[in-house]
Amino acid sequence: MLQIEDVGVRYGSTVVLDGLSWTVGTSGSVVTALLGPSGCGKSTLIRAVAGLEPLSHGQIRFDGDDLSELPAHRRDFGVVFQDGQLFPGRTVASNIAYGLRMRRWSRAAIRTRVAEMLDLVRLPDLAGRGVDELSGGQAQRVALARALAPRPRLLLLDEPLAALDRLLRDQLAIEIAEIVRDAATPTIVVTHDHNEAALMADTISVMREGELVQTDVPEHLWSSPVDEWTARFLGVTTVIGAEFADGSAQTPIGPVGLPVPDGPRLLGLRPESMRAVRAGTDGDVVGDHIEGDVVGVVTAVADLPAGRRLRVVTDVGEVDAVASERVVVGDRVGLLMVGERVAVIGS
Ligand SMILES: Nc1ncnc2c1ncn2[C@@H]1O[C@H](COP(=O)(O)OP(=O)(O)OP(=O)(O)O)[C@@H](O)[C@H]1O
Repeated sequence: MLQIEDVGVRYGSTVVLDGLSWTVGTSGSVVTALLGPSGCGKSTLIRAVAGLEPLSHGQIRFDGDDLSELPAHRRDFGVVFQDGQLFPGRTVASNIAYGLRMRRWSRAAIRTRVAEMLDLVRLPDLAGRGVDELSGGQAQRVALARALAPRPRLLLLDEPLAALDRLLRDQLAIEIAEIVRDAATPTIVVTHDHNEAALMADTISVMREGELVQTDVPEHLWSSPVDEWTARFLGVTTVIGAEFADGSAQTPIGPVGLPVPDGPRLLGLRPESMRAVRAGTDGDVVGDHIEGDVVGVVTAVADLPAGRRLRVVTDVGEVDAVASERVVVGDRVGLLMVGERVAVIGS
């Protein structure tokens, strides 16, 4: 278990982290994502954990050991950066063997471990390939194999997929998570992409301007972001107030039912929180119309792989929504709120 207590890191006079505390690896969590926007200090924190940035104050412990005096190479942590940083001009096997040679493993043990690692990262036939001849995805898998080979007690992945194209990123995100779970290696992955965090991690910590604002399982993070900034960072596009009584509320954009205590709540809407249904010419919504629904005019339509997304102007402002029917710009639609896709902020 990694315990970070009251840690500070600065670059010259620029304070990036100040009094940050974080515990990673409790309650059986194997992969933890550190999620935050560019420049919030994620890499700085990971580099401090790895021993690559000095602390101005505070303490980092792993399984009770104080790491303060331990240089990076003696922490037994594996690190993979965005661009893998493989040693050029060498083979895949030579790269994977690097940490093992440093630790003076025997030749036979190195050979066995390299083969195991190549199987683990699903590149069994590439031992002799020069690393300069690898695709981006292959190179990142070799970097992962190199980091895992010496059996690190913690693996730190800093934006390991950022240099890859979208399709490969999603595939490799799932694969890497499987690989580190197979290896049972506690892992922290840094990312600014909440989908990537959800594909890989069982726990997500959200960082904003050098502070951790929420640590949660993905499902709860999406449904109950701690504040409006976090909600918007996690994909909420509209925030509305609602007064709940007996599990339901009448909001400016229609009624909603949610299992929340009575009283005022802030609700966060993502496009999938609102379902648009075509309205008749007289304004009535065709189909499963619910009294009190809001009607609006479609101002933009995008057919995304996950479904049709709309922007709708209503009397109470612009709202994003999804639709299964064919609609075009200028159509009138009714909006139905999908309770289970609505976030309750700060609950
Ligand atoms: N070596 C450095 N010297 C001075 N300032 C730095 C240095 N490295 C980072 N910073 C600054 O520290 C802040 C945090 O940077 P950091 O790289 O940790 O953020 P990040 O969340 O990892 O961002 P990104 O996702 O863009 O990599 C930024 O304002 C950055 O400009």
